[in-house]
Amino acid sequence: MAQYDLLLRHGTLVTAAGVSQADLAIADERIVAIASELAGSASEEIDVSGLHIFPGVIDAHVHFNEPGRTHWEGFATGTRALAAGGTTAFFDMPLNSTPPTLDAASFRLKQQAAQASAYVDFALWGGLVPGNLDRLEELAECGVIGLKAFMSNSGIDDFQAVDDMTLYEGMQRAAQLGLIVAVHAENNQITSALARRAQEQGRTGVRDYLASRPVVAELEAIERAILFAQETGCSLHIVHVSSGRGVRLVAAARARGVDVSCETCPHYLVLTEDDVEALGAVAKCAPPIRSQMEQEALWQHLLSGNIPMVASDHSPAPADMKAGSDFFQVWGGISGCQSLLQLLLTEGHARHHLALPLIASITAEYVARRFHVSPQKGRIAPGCDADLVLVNLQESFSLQASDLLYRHAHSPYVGRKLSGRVLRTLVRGHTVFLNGKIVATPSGHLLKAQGR
Ligand SMILES: NC(=O)N[C@H]1NC(=O)NC1=O
Ligand SMILES: [Zn+2]
Ligand SMILES: [Zn+2]
Repeated sequence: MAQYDLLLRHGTLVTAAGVSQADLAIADERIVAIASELAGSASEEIDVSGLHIFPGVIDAHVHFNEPGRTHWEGFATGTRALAAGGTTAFFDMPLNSTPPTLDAASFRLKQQAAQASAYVDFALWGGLVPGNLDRLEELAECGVIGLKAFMSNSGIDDFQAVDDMTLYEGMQRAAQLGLIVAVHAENNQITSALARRAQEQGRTGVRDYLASRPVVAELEAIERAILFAQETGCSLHIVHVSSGRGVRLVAAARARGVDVSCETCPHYLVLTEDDVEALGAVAKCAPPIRSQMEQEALWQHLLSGNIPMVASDHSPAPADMKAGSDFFQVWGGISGCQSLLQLLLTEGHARHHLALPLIASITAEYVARRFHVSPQKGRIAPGCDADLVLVNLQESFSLQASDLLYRHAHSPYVGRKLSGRVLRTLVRGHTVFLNGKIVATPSGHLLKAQGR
């Protein structure tokens, strides 16, 4: 008779392929059996009738800022929030930590920090900046998930934007090394000049900031990055696309054979310019939140599959950096990593008829595949890591600042009614979050990109 560690009985399993009722058994950190009535016994057996079991979310885009800016976030606080939101793995961006992840030595420092404190599994992005072309090979050897470049000012002095030559040559090298390049795509000349002009004229309000980063700046940068990727044969990922036309450029390039993908973020799907005006600094980001029309275009692209994944771009800062009357001076970055799945369930599933299997793909399965994480990640199937999130879709609640487990408990979603309560989050079979509390010790594993 089979002996399991954990048996989840009568759950509703959500995979990219569909929704089904089944028992699910876990042993040695893996899913080992899925069937309608599993025989056997387990150390722990739970009846999860009425609950949905999703693959644990893989958030491909967060800034946890450790080492060096742990007072902004840190792996312990950041990953507690992830677990509470149903996220079981994340990819940490190379900037906002000090040092930024630009070579093997800084990779090791960050790896050690994450291994000591992360409650969920992680991968690390390396940076592509002017001057580190000769470090890309060692970053590849370390196992970075990809290389991240900024095409506009990053807001962080020790992480410079790429010039065209660095991006072009970086992509050539990345192609040789089998690494994907991700870009923050905004035209630096347009955004910098418009920002400078507005500030010189003392126009420093919310609308002035939004107007300083027009959609055309995003479109131009996306096109340029796609052209370089096409010429170099490099795999390309456009992070946080904020406009429908930006997604269309990516979809068109993919259709003609360019290896390019994109993500959007919950804030572009849920907030509009009017919300930024009402909420203020807590909703400041770059590219900025757009119009209602743009938001609807993003939903249509998400529903049609043109946007294959969603990531949080959690970019936190202490409260005093999110205050002040000059909107250009306020930190640009939204804290939202805890709410990713619940926003997709609320605004996506309930309001836009986003199918649950598509949510499983957008948040987990596609992400693991696109970034060549282990085939054991991102899926609910025998042999896969037991990275799971149990959700009660019937339950809704109003998000309170006191619910937030990351370091600085601000969010543009406080007060918003969210449906789908995360009851339990398992990382490789270990329950990390249960009924509102973190119940484990940090034991996150490093994930590496596995050959392209
Ligand atoms: N440095 C940093 O985190 N920047 C991020 N914040 C934001 O709003 N957009 C970004 O790229
Ligand atoms: Zn960015
Ligand atoms: Zn970011």
